[in-house]
Amino acid sequence: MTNTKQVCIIGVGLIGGSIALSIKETFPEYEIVGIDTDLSIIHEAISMGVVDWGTIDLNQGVEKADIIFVATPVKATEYIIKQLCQAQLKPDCIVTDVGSTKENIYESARCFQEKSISFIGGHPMAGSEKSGVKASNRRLFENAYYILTPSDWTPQHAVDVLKNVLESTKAEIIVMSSKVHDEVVGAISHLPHIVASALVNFVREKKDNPYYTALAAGGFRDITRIASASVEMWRDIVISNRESMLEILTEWERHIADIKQAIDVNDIVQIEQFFDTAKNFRDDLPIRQQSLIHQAYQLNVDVPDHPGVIGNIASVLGRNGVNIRNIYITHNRERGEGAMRLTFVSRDVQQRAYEVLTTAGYGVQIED
Ligand SMILES: NC(=O)C1=CN([C@@H]2O[C@H](COP(=O)(O)OP(=O)(O)OC[C@H]3O[C@@H](n4cnc5c(N)ncnc54)[C@H](O)[C@@H]3O)[C@@H](O)[C@H]2O)C=CC1
Ligand SMILES: O=C(O)C(=O)Cc1ccc(O)cc1
Repeated sequence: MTNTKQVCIIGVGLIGGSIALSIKETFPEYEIVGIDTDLSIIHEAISMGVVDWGTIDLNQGVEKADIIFVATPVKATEYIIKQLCQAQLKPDCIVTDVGSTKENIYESARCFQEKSISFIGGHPMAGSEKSGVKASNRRLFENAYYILTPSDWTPQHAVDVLKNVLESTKAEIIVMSSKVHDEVVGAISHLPHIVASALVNFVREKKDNPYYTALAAGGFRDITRIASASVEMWRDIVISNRESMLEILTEWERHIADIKQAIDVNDIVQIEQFFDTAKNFRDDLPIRQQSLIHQAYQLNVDVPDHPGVIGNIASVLGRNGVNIRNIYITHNRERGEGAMRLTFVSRDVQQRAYEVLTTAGYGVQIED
């Protein structure tokens, strides 16, 4: 990796910013250029050290780039790729993207073929419900899969150059076709987003009865976290992955219809089989070590229902030099005790917090 010197990020948000930070850490000599439609985002990215400089002028930003990452919502990515086909790029420039769908982007990138510009589709399989450059993190992709879908006119050495740069993300790089990508990711990522949002909308319709909102604050909140993600991003994803999503949703309807039918006719065997099949498969899913930013060292603390308890827990930890990374109320009971989930940066801090809180008389459980 000797001749890649300038990396251009179009769309300096959560994913573009995180890739820029990973690359900068491993290759500090590289110049990182940011392009966005919003100048204040460029200024923010420069002040955070995410990019060296930036512009809102696409042509100016890409003219000296060795690698271009398009990191915008997928409909904008299609449009930008078409603009890049008309732009003046270096002859050996590699263009890649980070979009959650791949077939649509591959189609719009065909125009690179006649210009002999290498195009390699990409999709880091990690992220969050947050967006924007402020949320970017150099460790976001650690231990995650990073899927590449190279176009058939792209030479292998260009794929190797990109892989080399992406090693800075510490993700595991895998190659597949864009068609397979859209089918698989449609099922394991896009469908869950639709289901999470449908669940939230379902409960929202019942919000006139305050019990729904109150009781939805616990486990329901956890399983619907992803429904808080960017609306623009998910609108574009389901529009772009239309074919796969229609097939997947038809299959999904069959699963719902089957369990509905079993409940209707009181088919205990089928109901049991439904849960048993899911449990066995879920329990056997491989566990991938998460990146440090996703790793949570947690304690559940029983919170007696009297005033000042939450403040007291925070201050007893603070007095003992224990930093809390996150506080989350896990049960919102009407009466009696609630529970609080505390997150810490490391196993050591978690252990220290456990000692401090049990000594102070709180009921504490370690979450593994
Ligand atoms: N958020 C996530 O967890 C993941 C997202 N992705 C994909 O990454 C892409 C980016 O997502 P995020 O970083 O989350 O979004 P984001 O909203 O954090 O960042 C997108 C950035 O693109 C800029 N932008 C929008 N249109 C533009 C245009 N025409 N020209 C230049 N800049 C433009 C926005 O101003 C913003 O700064 C999407 O295609 C998404 O499907 C992939 C993996 C995970
Ligand atoms: O927040 C989460 O858990 C996500 O699912 C993030 C995510 C969003 C979109 C992707 O294409 C890949 C990962």
